[in-house]
Amino acid sequence: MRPTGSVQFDNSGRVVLVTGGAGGIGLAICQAFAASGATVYAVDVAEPEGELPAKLISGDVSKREECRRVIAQVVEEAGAIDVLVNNAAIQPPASYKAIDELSTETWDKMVAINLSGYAYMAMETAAVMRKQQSGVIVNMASAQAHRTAREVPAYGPIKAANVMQAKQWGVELAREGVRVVSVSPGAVGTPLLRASLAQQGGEESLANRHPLGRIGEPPEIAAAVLWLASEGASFITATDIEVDGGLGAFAAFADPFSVATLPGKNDC
Ligand SMILES: NC(=O)C1=CN([C@@H]2O[C@H](COP(=O)(O)OP(=O)(O)OC[C@H]3O[C@@H](n4cnc5c(N)ncnc54)[C@H](O)[C@@H]3O)[C@@H](O)[C@H]2O)C=CC1
Ligand SMILES: O=C(O)c1cccc(O)c1O
Repeated sequence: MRPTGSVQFDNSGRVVLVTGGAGGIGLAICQAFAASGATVYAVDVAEPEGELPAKLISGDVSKREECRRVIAQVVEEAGAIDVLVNNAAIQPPASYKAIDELSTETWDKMVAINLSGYAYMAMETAAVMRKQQSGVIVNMASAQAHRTAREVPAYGPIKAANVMQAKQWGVELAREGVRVVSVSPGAVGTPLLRASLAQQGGEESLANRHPLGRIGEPPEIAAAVLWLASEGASFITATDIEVDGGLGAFAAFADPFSVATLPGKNDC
């Protein structure tokens, strides 16, 4: 059976907005919130990859005016925004380069979507949440925010900035009833990951680098987001939660280019 990270939450009456909600981890987050009773909106540049139990608003988070339009539409229709999940990000094959080979275009595009996109959505949403005196913002970061990987000169540093955004905004909004956290997944089976499997040494090698011996499933990341957005996490703000199958605890001592150093896999 595929792991689901399944837990019961009650999100009835809550309004949730997920960027990049049409596919991958974002789609799983939409599905989990909807299954627990929330009214869910997804913002995406693409059409849904699977059944989307959310209202899709077409929009590009790298454009401030589009973020403003999206937030205005959700508030107009649903009357509130209880949870924002900043999740839309790209990791194009052209970003797997040595730092001196990375193009200006790739760098600028990743900053625009992966960094400015999170900021614009938070800028627009924080105003709504401040008025409500309640809300939760979750930034989808990455295990690569915390430690290096091979040839990710833009993705990793920008992911680290997503973690710091959550810390900074979480402290600033703490007395406004608004919590802000980041989540740092290990490798998760999504279109984004599949597009970079060749650059990452293939799925088996990637799975073996996680102490649990496999990559994660999108619902397992969604489960962490639902918990962080719940009252069960009411004392958690301005921090990061790693949901990574043990990758972060293990990688520092491993040879990142070999599976031979894994526990139980070493002949010595
Ligand atoms: N898949 C993985 O192994 C990991 C993913 N993450 C992070 O999780 C998040 C989701 O990643 P995946 O689901 O794997 O990616 P994905 O590529 O499967 O899905 C991303 C979604 O964002 C949308 N999107 C892209 N640019 C957009 C824009 N400008 N405006 C609005 N929507 C846009 C895409 O159309 C797509 O539906 C990202 O922040 C990624 O960095 C973090 C750690 C591991
Ligand atoms: O894409 C990622 O963020 C990622 C995170 C941890 C491990 C990986 O292999 C990844 O591709």
